[in-house]
Amino acid sequence: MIKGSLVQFSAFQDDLSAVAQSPFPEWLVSLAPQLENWLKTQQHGELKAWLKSVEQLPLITPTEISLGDTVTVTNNQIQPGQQARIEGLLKQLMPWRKGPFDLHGVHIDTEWRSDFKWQRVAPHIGDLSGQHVADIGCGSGYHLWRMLEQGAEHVWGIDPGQLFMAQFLAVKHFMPKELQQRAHFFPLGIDDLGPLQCFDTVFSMGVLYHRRSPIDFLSQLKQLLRPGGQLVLETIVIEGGEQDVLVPGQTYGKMRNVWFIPSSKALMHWLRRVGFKQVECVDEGVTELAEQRATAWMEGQSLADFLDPNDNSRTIEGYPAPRRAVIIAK
Ligand SMILES: Nc1ncnc2c1ncn2[C@@H]1O[C@H](C[S@+](CC[C@H]([NH3+])C(=O)[O-])CC(=O)[O-])[C@@H](O)[C@H]1O
Repeated sequence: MIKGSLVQFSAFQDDLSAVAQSPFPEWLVSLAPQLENWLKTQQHGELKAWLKSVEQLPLITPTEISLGDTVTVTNNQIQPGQQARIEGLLKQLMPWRKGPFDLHGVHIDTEWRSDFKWQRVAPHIGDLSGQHVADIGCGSGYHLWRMLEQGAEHVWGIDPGQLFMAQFLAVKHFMPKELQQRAHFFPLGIDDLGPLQCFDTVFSMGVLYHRRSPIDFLSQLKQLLRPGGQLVLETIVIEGGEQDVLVPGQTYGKMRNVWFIPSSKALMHWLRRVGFKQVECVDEGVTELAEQRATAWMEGQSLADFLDPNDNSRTIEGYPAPRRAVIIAK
């Protein structure tokens, strides 16, 4: 049990209160013991150090906020010394994969230009005003802030990645209270969520190919939605028809945990099979090198290293290079 971190995790208290006041307070029955168990047993060896960095971030009242392509918090009186301190602490949370963020002039140039994905998704999701929105596999929570920009009332990020949680908390730390109260992150996986049937919109982007049992995963996502709710699914696809799916060998683009890569037509077929209606593929295209690349904030390998150096239309293993589809379903 990590004592110091409990201060940080008083943050869960606010999130649990938000659940209590939401239209779905019954979620507390499973959620509260899960988080308690997580606090006792499941902490990553480096979590304490990550949370310490978050705790040491200076408290600065923002004078300007943008939840646009670069999620930005500014105070026009910021001192260079404070900036250097913020940068040093945020660098302790590397690698930063999902963003970009600009926190008091510290520009976090993340591996992924997650704003590119949002630009493909946002025109198709309708108005999120007043909605409770879940993001399953939310990473650092970059898209949670964009969902708030689209008017969501509360956003609920679910991701077992503990470094991602620390990054989310670092960004949240700088946000005004009014936004802090509406943005939540629970360090859980999809299997920890029962058939809550409560969210107006459920996003799951970049997760399906990591699931061993994709049809069960789609069913789980469906059971998170209230009747008539909307699913926004984004994943890697191959070209092909309703019965085409790639199950790669040990790795796909050097990723070890990739299981099923269907065509968008196959995926739409699966969605209809588990009971979704009005299934529509609203975007599909190859992932460009400009969207996923190494930066000063993620110095490891990235997309260029995962592709065949002589033929960028193939992964290093000879599979079709990643193309991604966005599918909306009711
Ligand atoms: N069982 C699980 N339950 C929930 N999340 C999980 C699980 N297993 C892994 N994840 C999480 O799913 C996210 C996938 S990344 C997409 C991020 C963002 N959505 C994006 O679209 O940029 C894409 C990638 O890594 O290939 C990671 O944050 C995992 O921790």
